[in-house]
This record gives sequence, C-alpha cells and structure tokens, in this order.
Amino acid sequence: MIIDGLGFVETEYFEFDELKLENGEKLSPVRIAYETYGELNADRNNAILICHALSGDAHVAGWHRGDKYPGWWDGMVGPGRAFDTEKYFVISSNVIGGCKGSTGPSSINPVTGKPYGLEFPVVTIKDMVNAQKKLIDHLGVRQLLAVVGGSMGGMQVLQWVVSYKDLVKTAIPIATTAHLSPQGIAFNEVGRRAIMSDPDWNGGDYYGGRAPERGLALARMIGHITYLSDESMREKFGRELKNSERYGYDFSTEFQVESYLHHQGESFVKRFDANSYLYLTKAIDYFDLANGTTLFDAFKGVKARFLVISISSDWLYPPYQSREIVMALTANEIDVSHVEIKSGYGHDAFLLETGQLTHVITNSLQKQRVQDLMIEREPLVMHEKMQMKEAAKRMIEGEFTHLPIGSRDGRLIGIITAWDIANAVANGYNLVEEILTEEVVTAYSDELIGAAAKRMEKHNVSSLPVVTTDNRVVGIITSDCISRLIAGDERRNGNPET
Ligand SMILES: CC(=O)SCCNC(=O)CCNC(=O)[C@H](O)C(C)(C)COP(=O)(O)OP(=O)(O)OC[C@H]1O[C@@H](n2cnc3c(N)ncnc32)[C@H](O)[C@@H]1OP(=O)(O)O
Ligand SMILES: N[C@@H](CCO)C(=O)O
Repeated sequence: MIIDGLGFVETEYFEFDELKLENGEKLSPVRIAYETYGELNADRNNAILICHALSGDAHVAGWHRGDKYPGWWDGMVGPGRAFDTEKYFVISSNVIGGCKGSTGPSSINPVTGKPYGLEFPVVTIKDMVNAQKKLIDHLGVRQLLAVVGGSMGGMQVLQWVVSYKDLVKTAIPIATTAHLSPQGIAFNEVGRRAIMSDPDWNGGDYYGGRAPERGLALARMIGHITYLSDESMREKFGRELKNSERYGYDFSTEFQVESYLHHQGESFVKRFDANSYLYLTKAIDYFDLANGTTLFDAFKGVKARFLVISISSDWLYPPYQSREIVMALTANEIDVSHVEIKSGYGHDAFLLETGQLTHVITNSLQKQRVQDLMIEREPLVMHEKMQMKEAAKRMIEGEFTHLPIGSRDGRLIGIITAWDIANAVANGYNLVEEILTEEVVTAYSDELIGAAAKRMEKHNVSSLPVVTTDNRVVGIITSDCISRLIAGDERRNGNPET
C-alpha cells in the first residue's frame, strides 16, 4: 500500500452544548467529528471547508491506520493538490444526523441512556451548516476562503453562502441542486421504505440486535444506480454474465451488474447506519434554498463568488439544476462561472474526475482577489492628530509595518511606515501628520491579487491600503500575504525549495 499525499491523519471531536434546530426542537449535546489538513494562517483567512455527500464523512483525505483506502477525496486534498494543504487550512466534518462520529440517530440519547433511534430529531441541511459554523468558530477561523461540496455537500455550500453571507469568499457547489427533483425524492423514498420494511428495522430500535442490513443494502443498490449512468454501466458491465456462459433459468445473481450492485449494498451496510440513511435522505428531500420564494430572492445579498460545477452525464442532479443556480446568481449580479465536467460516469463523477476538477478548481482558487487575502484587523485607520508614540504602539501590537491614516470619517489621507516612525523619533516629530505620506498607492478589494502584486512592484512598496470607491479603508494587503500565496503555488508546480 503506497501512502502518499497527506500520509496518516486522525479524526478529532468537538462538543458543544446545544443546537436549536429548524423544526423548533433542540439537540443537546452535539458532537462533531472533523479532520483538518494544513495550517491556519496568522490572519485566519486561508480556511477551506469541504462538505460531504450522503454517505461521506469527515475523512476526506489522508489515511487512517489500517484502512484499505484513503479518504473519499484524497486525490483533491494534499500538498500541491487542488486543495493545497501547503497553502490552505482544509476542514471537513461529519454532518449531524450522520453515523461517522457526529451526533446522529445511533448516538446515545442523554435522556434515556440508549441510542436515539427515531427519537432523534429530523435535522435539515441548514441545521448541519449551523453545527459546522460552531466548529468553524471553535477552530478560530475568521473567514472561509472557500466552501466546497458535491451532491448533498453542494446543498450545504449553497446554505452556507445564504446563512453566513459575510463569511464565505468562494462557493464551489458541485453536482448539486437548490432543491431535489421529484424523481430524486422518489428514489429516496423507495430506499427509505426498503429499510423500514425490513423486519429487523424494528421501528428504528435495532441497536444492539440485528440491524436491517437487507433493507439498507437494497436502499444502497437503488441509490447507487442513480449515481452511475447508462453509459458507464454499459461500459463496466454490458450484459455480461458473472459465472457462466448461459442463463441459469433461476433467480440467482447472474449478470455482472447484479453482482456489482450486491457488492455495493453489502459493503455499504458495513460502514453506514440505516436510521442515518433515513435522516440524511429526508434532509436532502427537504432542502429548498428558495424556501417558498424564488432562487433569485434566496441569493439576494450573497457576497461570495461562485464556481458552479455540473457533470454532463449526471441524471440525478442534472446540469439544468446547476444552470438554474447560475441564472439566479447572474440575475443578482453575483460573480459566477459554470463549468460542466465531461464525464460518462454519472453523478459520482465528482468523486472520480479529479483531473478535470483539479484543473477547474485550481484556476478558480488562483483567481484570488485582494479581498480573499487582505488583513481586515480593526482599527486599521488612525487619525492624523495621533501622537507618534500611539502609532508606534499600534504598529507593534498589530505587527504592521504600515499604518493607513484616515480622517475622522475614515477616508484615507495618507500612510506612515515603520521607517517613517524611526525617522520621526530621530528628528523629534510628535504628530503623525508631520511625517505621513499623502500620495498613497492603494488597491480595491475585488481586484485580482496579481494586479495588486504588480502595483507593489511598480511603486516599490510592500503594503497597499485596500479602499472602497469613496476612499474608505477596508483593509491592507501586504507582500507577505502575496508571497505566501505564490510560495504555495511554486511548491504545487514542483519547486520544492520555495
Ligand atoms: C462524496 C461523499 O461525500 S460520499 C463518499 C463516497 N464513498 C463511497 O461511496 C465509498 C466507496 N467509494 C467508491 O466505491 C468510489 O469512490 C466510487 C463510489 C466513486 C466508485 O468508484 P469506482 O472506482 O468506479 O469503483 P466501482 O464503482 O467500480 O466499484 C469498485 C468496487 O466494486 C467491485 N466490483 C466491480 N465490479 C463488480 C462486479 N461485477 N461484481 C462484484 N463486485 C464488483 C470492485 O471489486 C470494487 O470493490 P471494492 O469496493 O472492494 O474496491
Ligand atoms: N455516492 C456518493 C454521492 C451520493 O450523492 C455518496 O455515497 O454519498
């Protein structure tokens, strides 16, 4: 077994007291299983949150000791990969309602001391996102450079940008929808009934006894067909028989495709809980971002920029659903690009087409803007009547080498540097206004980072105040921020010494 990429990783756990749910109930206590890869930077703004799909978990990448396979998106996360852990702090968590370490129906109900079963409250995608927000706060993340996810994970991405408009810089919903089609609901209901019709389901109270494995395997077989495509199944299986050249004229498993689906069902029941399947498919069915209004209304005020990715052969979350999202974003004049991955695999292509996904996502993340990297620590703007000593104190406390100086209404009127302060001390100046530089080179928050870097080089400055069109300071971008970004790219392109 070759261990590359991140190497061995471990799941961690975060607990908090209570989560108020969309249905009015409260879940208490709440445990979140999560994994992180890479380091959170000093400005706490290089975090990328990855949200998993129906049967996923926090183990996105790297290896757990003893496992046969790495995390479910290992090809996308690690040094020099799309989500480059030498540049970004990657976070993933298991959703509430799941069964991979976070609180769900198989968790112990503190009131009864027994597994919740169907006593577990029905949770929604919004509840999952609110629980993730508690984790993000716990990790000290101030800003999410990106939130990414496929399928049910894409639903979480859409919910994140609507629920937490100021927190997300880039949203990357993949193979997803703003609301599941009736066809998708239909497949989920058949899967749920397969479980609930299994005599071992026992009203959801089967823990400690025989689990409804037959029902859960059948639900997975049905679901897995929707994750493939006619094309991929023809290529993988055709009408091949498994162990014979002729029909058995019986009801044994004869075709390769039958054998494959039984395999998927049998391996699924070893890693998933039947009640979680009920809860998570219900959450998927309930998800409706428009929520009685329109998708255009739902996206009003959203600040993130979007990379929407669809899969050409996905008939469970067809590309038209991604186009609906793109149209609603465009109508809101939100920065959105849409890429359709050409793949015959079907819906699960988002797990497999790592080459195309890496190309598309890397380009998008590299189109980082000043606002993605700028330092917004407050109070940034000092006023011109400030004493030199106070300015020096602020520089040391904030670890700044440049201080934008503003008028009392926050408009930029100049800048002072650490050198200016040394100069002032040497020449006995006491007021900031005696030494400030009035001709200030600035940047706008929505400019591409490359433009800011070129301006720094042209004017031979190492920091640019970031201003609005009416010259109010909203942050500062420094050469340190940019060199960290470039160093990470260099490493990705195989220049290890950077
Ligand atoms: C994204 C999320 O958040 S959820 C995470 C998703 N993870 C899972 O679904 C867990 C399992 N993952 C996978 O199987 C892959 O990631 C998938 C779903 C993308 C499928 O990937 P593929 O490489 O196309 O594998 P494929 O669909 O061919 O399945 C391969 C398995 O089926 C078996 N198989 C293939 N053909 C047959 C057959 N005719 N009869 C029996 N078994 C078969 C293979 O032996 C292999 O077994 P394994 O599971 O022990 O490795
Ligand atoms: N096959 C993936 C995607 C489903 O949407 C999963 O099992 O979660």
